[in-house]
Amino acid sequence: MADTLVVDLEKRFPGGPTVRAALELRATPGRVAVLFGPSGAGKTTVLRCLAGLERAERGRILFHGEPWWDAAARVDLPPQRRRVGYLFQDYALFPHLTAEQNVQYGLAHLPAAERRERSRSLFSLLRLEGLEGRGPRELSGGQQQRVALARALAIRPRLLLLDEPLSALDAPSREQLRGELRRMLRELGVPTVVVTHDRLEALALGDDLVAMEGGRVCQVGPVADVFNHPVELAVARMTGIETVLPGKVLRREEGLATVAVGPHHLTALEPSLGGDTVFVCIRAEDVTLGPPESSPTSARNRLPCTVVSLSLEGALVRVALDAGFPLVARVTRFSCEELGLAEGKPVTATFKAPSVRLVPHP
Ligand SMILES: Nc1ncnc2c1ncn2[C@@H]1O[C@H](COP(=O)(O)OP(=O)(O)OP(=O)(O)O)[C@@H](O)[C@H]1O
Repeated sequence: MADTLVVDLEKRFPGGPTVRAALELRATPGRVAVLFGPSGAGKTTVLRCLAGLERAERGRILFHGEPWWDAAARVDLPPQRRRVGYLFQDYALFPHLTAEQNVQYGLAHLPAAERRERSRSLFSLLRLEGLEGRGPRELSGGQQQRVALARALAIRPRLLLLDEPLSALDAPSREQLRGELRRMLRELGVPTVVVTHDRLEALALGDDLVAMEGGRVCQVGPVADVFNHPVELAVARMTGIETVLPGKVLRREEGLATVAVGPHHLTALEPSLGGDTVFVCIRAEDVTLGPPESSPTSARNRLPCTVVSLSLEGALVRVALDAGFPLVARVTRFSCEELGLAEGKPVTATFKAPSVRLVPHP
């Protein structure tokens, strides 16, 4: 309770969708939770409710045991009493104010000397020295992002809320700043909730992940757990699992399940699922390719395939395969050349039982 952020809310948009979110997150210094999901999932609505910028109809929000909002008890702390730092998607810097004035904007209640001291230490922490007198238009995208972050931090927030913090940047800056933002968030020691629809950003920034779709929370857990063990089809898709196929569980024994997929029987770790109709999810990086085998083999999850297409992805190559069902592998350029992969060539695809994830077929 002491270190948690408890959210249980239902927000109805008149003539629109209803956003429902019930979750409990650890909100310890430097810990980052990511609200992740496609457009329209309800991520920003939850973030705005946390900030007190939006009100839901039913539910409550507790931060470190303190009620920030409780519809039944008629508790509704205004944003300034919640003391949250909010970073808007487009940074929303005041164009007529300098970087320093932007950072000091929420500090009017403090003596001038203290205002100056706070902004000075934030300019140094976020490596913005020398840019104090510049207007937002005289700053690069990355510098604007850091000024906006400094402004959100100037009030010494108890909770930091970042809405798509890197989306206003071009792709190369986004890539560079992803790691930098993660480092800054760790150093700042403020619990943070980040909204993103970007998979790499979720992986790079988050400790915990809240997977959302269509106004509901699908799964909550440590980032790696949610990416590796999606509990439903929507999460498998949004976490980018390349191969998702319908299958039928034929047998369960000794912790393993045998699943019929197309013409093959695959072996998966037995999940605690009730039904036999499942989706089989296989990540491309878990599929290993080797030369075709001359004689048929009975080894587990070793399938004769034909290469359908190859596409370059930086240092890696995405290989679309026909295994009697569509299967995707991702290999290094080196192994692609070594195996002489080309369209129409036969190969053997191998993957281990723990790489075959089963999620219930609704
Ligand atoms: N003021 C509003 N009036 C009516 N519907 C709204 C309003 N604000 C949001 N919605 C709807 O609520 C749903 C959730 O919106 P929200 O902005 O929270 O999604 P999101 O996951 O943040 O999406 P995005 O990544 O596109 O910003 C969407 O279907 C949206 O159209």
